[in-house]
Amino acid sequence: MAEDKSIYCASVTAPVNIAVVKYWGKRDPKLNLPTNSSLSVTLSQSDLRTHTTASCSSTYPPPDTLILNGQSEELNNRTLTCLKLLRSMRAELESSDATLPKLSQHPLKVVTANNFPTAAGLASSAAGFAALVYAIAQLYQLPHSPTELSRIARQGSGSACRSLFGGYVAWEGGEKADGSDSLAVQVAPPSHWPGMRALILVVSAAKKGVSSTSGMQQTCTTSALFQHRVKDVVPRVMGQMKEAVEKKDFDKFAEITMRDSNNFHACCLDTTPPIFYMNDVSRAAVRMVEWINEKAGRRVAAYTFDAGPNCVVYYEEGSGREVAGTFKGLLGGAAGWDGERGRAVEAAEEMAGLKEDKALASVVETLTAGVNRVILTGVGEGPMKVDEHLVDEKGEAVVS
Ligand SMILES: Nc1ncnc2c1ncn2[C@@H]1O[C@H](COP(=O)(O)OP(=O)(O)OP(=O)(O)O)[C@@H](O)[C@H]1O
Ligand SMILES: C[C@@](O)(CCOP(=O)(O)OP(=O)(O)O)CC(=O)O
Repeated sequence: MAEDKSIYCASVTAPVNIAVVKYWGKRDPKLNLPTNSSLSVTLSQSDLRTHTTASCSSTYPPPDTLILNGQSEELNNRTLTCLKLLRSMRAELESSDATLPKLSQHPLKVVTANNFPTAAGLASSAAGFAALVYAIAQLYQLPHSPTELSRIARQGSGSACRSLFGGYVAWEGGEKADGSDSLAVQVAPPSHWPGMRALILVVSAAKKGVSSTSGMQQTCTTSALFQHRVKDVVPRVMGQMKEAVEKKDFDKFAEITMRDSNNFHACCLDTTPPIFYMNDVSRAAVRMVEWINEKAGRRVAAYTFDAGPNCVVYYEEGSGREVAGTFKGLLGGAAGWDGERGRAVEAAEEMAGLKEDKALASVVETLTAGVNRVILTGVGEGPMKVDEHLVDEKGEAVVS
């Protein structure tokens, strides 16, 4: 039989997710099993997305390759693990159906691009690994569900397992030593609570100092406060957060989100040596959100911070004027308001009364000087298959 020289390709886009109950800590670093469950909101791919093409062909020279944002990347152990697991799933299909092309034997070429800064605390690893796993699963025509694929994405980057779903997503930490029960599940689709919005205040788009992977290990081994988080705090709030999502109870959602972010950053501070992800600008954003909630007389906004200084503010569409409007009134000069979502936000002049609030003068000054870009987005769908390939018919990477 003639050798199959076809170029096989599948392309997908995958979303970022931002946790409201944070994953921090590994009970098994090798299998990337977490010390606690977590819960996140998947953000819309209209605004933030990874686009990935997985391709394979007998004509590609080995080994497997990855091109990220136009640059050739060395395949790290996490990526190699994902490729190995997916390839063995394909090999199993091929062994049960002899008519299938032997794609598992071809070198893989993965070409990917993020439309936002990489490794800057904007969850690029989450979108990146979800896209990689989903794209290869499409290429290999694997029949596995997103939950089954989440087991693989988790081994690329823990938070990536949650990006295999849209809407409101839990990563159930599981208890088994082999990790078979450490999986992502959808708590609710985006359509359940479609009015959820997120305003990201980009404080720094630079690469961060302490990576999540090493930071969480330091916390695990040195912080006593962290033991309390894992044993008492997270198990309690996971149930409460699921209930808040089910009931679309923004007040409860906001309370838990802010408390959990603070508890996570307190654990970082309790680490030896201490880890500081939030900075003065982040703290000014916290003060601003507190101010907005106080003025509104209820919680209309919730801040949360990952392993970096950027602030994500969740709010409901109906509170857009009070929340996004107030920030636009203050930060109108920052980049990012010119998109469709940003133009629709009306700067809330009356809230600008805060400019006369002397106690807040330094908060306003720090924020306006420190936030150079905003991203407006909302809850969105999980990974999707797309027709636009980043590899051409000759198997060459297309640089966009
Ligand atoms: N599109 C992608 N495809 C494959 N891997 C990616 C992709 N984007 C990012 N990554 C991987 O993720 C790494 C960045 O992860 P890191 O955790 O340092 O930052 P982050 O995910 O942007 O921030 P955080 O996890 O704190 O939100 C990159 O160095 C790369 O290895
Ligand atoms: C603060 C977080 O964003 C931490 C994310 O950690 P990663 O998923 O990046 O860690 P690794 O599993 O080591 O790749 C909280 C969260 O997303 O839940």
